[in-house]
Amino acid sequence: MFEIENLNVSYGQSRVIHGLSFKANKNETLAIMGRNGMGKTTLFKSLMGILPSTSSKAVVDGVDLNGADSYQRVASGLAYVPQGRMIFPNMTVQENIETGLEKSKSREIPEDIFALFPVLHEMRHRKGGNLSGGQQQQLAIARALVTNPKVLLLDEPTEGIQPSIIKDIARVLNEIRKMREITIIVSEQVLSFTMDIADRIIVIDKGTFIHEDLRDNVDAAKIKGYLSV
Ligand SMILES: Nc1ncnc2c1ncn2[C@@H]1O[C@H](COP(=O)(O)OP(=O)(O)OP(=O)(O)O)[C@@H](O)[C@H]1O
Repeated sequence: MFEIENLNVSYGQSRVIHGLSFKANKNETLAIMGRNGMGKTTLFKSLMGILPSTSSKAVVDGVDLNGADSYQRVASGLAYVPQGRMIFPNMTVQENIETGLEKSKSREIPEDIFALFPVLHEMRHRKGGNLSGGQQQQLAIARALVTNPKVLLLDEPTEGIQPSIIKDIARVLNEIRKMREITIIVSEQVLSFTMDIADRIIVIDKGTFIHEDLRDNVDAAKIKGYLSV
């Protein structure tokens, strides 16, 4: 269980995240949807301790994250796939994945990683920069998963990825949840993608949550309205 209460984030004097609260359960996928500039990246970076924030509660599986640095948050079970993937283009696929192990106890890439991403096994000796956008996204997810997270945060994983490959990313995320029973929180603008993976959809607007639906009774027209400029 991941629980955040009254989270605030500012850039200098300018507050961008306004008192957000949410809970996400084990084995639940939550999508946070919003237009460009609404605060999704700021939210995720603050959850990972990359940006300073204040909150009255930040707990993962009973462990209090308040004031914790990024590495402590990773050790407590958070993992992050940043927007734009941020893989290391001059390192091989295998080396990229191993960078995820730096702060973990194990030095070995868990076996289920290559079962989830056979293409990464095939390409393990290639440079990350030579992979397609979809393959780089898989690599960024694999790198995040090697720490055995309880909560996986993905910032706009479909950005810049072609529609046929978006389906593959959705399949992989559903498989990860089935295999590992973790919490997945994804920020997105593509509703067809979140409908394939999410149990619940929350809409963020100017750093505030303005709408929430369970997937099974999503008001698609309303959400699309919020997402259009
Ligand atoms: N380093 C920064 N300094 C000041 N303001 C920032 C900074 N980074 C982002 N902002 C502002 O914070 C707000 C939220 O931006 P953020 O990048 O979190 O939105 P987003 O929903 O992730 O959008 P996108 O999809 O474009 O990444 C925007 O108004 C943005 O201009």
